[in-house]
Amino acid sequence: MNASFPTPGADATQRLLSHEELEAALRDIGARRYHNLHPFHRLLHDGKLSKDQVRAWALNRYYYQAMIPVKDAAVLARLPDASLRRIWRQRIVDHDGDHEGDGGIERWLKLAEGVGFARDYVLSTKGILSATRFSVDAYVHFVSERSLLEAIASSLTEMFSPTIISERVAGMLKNYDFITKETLAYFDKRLTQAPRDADFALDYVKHHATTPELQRAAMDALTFKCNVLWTQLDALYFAYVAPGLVPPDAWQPGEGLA
Ligand SMILES: O=C(O)c1cc(C(=O)O)c2c(n1)C(=O)C(=O)c1cc(C(=O)O)[nH]c1-2
Repeated sequence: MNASFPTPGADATQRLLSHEELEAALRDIGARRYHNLHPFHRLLHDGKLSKDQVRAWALNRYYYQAMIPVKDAAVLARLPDASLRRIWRQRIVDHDGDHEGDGGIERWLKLAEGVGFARDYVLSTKGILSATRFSVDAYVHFVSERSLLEAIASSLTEMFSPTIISERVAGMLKNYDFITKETLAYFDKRLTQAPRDADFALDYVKHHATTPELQRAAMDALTFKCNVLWTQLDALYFAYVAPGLVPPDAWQPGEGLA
């Protein structure tokens, strides 16, 4: 057990939880730690950010998008049978697409271009915050190094993403005149992809976390992942909202635009 990911309510691991109790415990982690609660997201959705601050979000989050299929390829490589791989490989297709110009990464590039960036600048990732890179890379390392159960459990933040995505799309369309439905097209597909992926992962976790210790490991993995998401927003807030200290070499407003 890794002591660096403590989860409140540790007494819940004294006995084996039923599937329903385990699901409730996992949802409770999201209710307390998911990134919908972060002040940066509140500002983003409520129309309180400047165009440059929205640009900083789009630019940094590109790295998360670009690394998700790398993360999923690491999980895929560890899955022991074809029936599981057949299901998991769909995640890679969703992000990489089946051909040039298709898939979630491409749709995120459209979002970044929609707020003014030059495509090549976004692709280069040279303007992203180090904290973005470190957090996302930590997620890739986590799924490569921890147990398969922990790797799959760490994707369970997707149980909570449809709510924040709906809120974000509605809020951004209403509050920013530079945001259009086309710019946010990335999120349309996530509303069906995320529940499908989360249902599979939740079912896997319920059936493979067969001891109190394994259930605790799954909960800790979800907590870790919430922290991966939260840390990225902390870094954005510090650099581009308050106190507004942009680290050397990170994107400065005006750079990388088309
Ligand atoms: O917009 C969001 O708030 C949000 C959150 C998450 C998440 O909870 O990890 C994902 C996504 N979006 C997303 O678009 C996505 O492709 C995705 C993949 C994963 C994952 O862990 O495998 N999470 C998420």
